Amino acid sequence: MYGAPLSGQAHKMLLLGSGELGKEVVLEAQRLGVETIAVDRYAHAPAMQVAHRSHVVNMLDGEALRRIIEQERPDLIVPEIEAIATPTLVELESEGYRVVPTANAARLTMDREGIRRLAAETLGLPTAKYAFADSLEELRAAVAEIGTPCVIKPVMSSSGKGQSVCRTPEDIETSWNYAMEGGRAKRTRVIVEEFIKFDSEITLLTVRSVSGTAYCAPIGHIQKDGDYIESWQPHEMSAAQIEASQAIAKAITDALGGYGLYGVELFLSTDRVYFSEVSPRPHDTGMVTMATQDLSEFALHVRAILGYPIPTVRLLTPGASYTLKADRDSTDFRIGGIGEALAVPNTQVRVFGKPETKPGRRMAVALSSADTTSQAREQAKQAAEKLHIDYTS
Ligand SMILES: Nc1ncnc2c1ncn2[C@@H]1O[C@H](COP(=O)(O)OP(=O)(O)OP(=O)(O)O)[C@@H](O)[C@H]1O
Ligand SMILES: NCC(=O)N[C@@H]1O[C@H](COP(=O)([O-])[O-])[C@@H](O)[C@H]1O
Ligand SMILES: [Mg+2]
Repeated sequence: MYGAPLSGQAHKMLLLGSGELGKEVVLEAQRLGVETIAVDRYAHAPAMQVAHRSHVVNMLDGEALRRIIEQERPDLIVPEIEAIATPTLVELESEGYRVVPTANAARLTMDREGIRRLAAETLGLPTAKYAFADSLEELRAAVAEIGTPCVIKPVMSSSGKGQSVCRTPEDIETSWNYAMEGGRAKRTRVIVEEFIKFDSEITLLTVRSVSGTAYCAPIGHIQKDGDYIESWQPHEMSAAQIEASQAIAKAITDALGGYGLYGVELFLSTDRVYFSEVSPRPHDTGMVTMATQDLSEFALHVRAILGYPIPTVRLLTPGASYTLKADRDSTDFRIGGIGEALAVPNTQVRVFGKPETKPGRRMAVALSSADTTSQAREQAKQAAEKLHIDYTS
């Protein structure tokens, strides 16, 4: 039970991170009458444009983060990105604030080391072989141990930033320098992972709520330079692959706990399922659920964290998503081709409203449904290819 937004009895949700995923979370929360506050490192972020109010703050600065939270006194703190001062979230939780799904889940997943050690060493889940390094010298030793090709990533980064494939020992220095530029926080640690030659990769959206744990139909996706460009649902899998995937998802989400939607990333080969990583929040590849499910991943997250039941999750139709990315820096641009994209049957477009383009920055997505995933993929791609960014400067 709660009062109207902006009244003394409102239920207040504060988002830490206000990108395209947070924007949809805010919209879903508002459908249930929740007051929403969006926070990010820059002004006019997508979720800020739809929230009741917003704050611009460096979320890696624990003191600054605490000030905003103590000022707002939200009922729910909802991390939307990894790069947050998570030790402060752990403290706030111990003082009685509710962090979604738990402060510990946010702390462990902000850092690839935390989540990888939990998955592989504590839970014994199958993962690529891995090692960590804090300097170029240590990286050389780690690559020698793991072998080439391998994947090198900053321990704190997302959407493929700072990530590269190291094919021969000659690549090590380039990979190191790239990781140093791409990490979100000023930390030098990197993870070296065995390169898995998977047949396909999926996100298994897994929602923990008062109704128990439920799984969405698997989402297949294609990544380029460590970032997603295309996803579809359902991804065709054998019964054994589904069973193994759900078992991994159950183990990792039970260990992280709380209520909310998780995106469990898995690599599939004919005879193995590998755990890759997990987001304790809606996943970018899961935007497809806005076209395929009765409750999107955003609606599921909001229901779960508000403590409401989720009796069923229904896939209504096969569908696909395809992203529009910028290719240079600009604050003076227009997005066109929306009409042409919407002329593709059974297609929707989400324009995120980000105020600035950057090379590789995701600016919009096309969503399509169809009788088959392959048809939906064709439509979404066709629609996304109609979209274009025209730069004035
Ligand atoms: N060990 C690996 N072997 C083969 N491919 C990999 C490996 N690790 C990562 N990749 C590829 O790179 C993609 C991005 O990697 P990962 O999910 O670790 O990065 P990320 O920066 O956390 O991305 P996001 O935040 O978008 O989930 C994976 O989805 C996969 O396609
Ligand atoms: N893979 C994680 C992911 O997709 N996160 C989404 O991207 C935003 C950051 O975008 P930006 O880097 O363009 O500001 C985040 O706020 C979140 O919505
Ligand atoms: Mg990932």
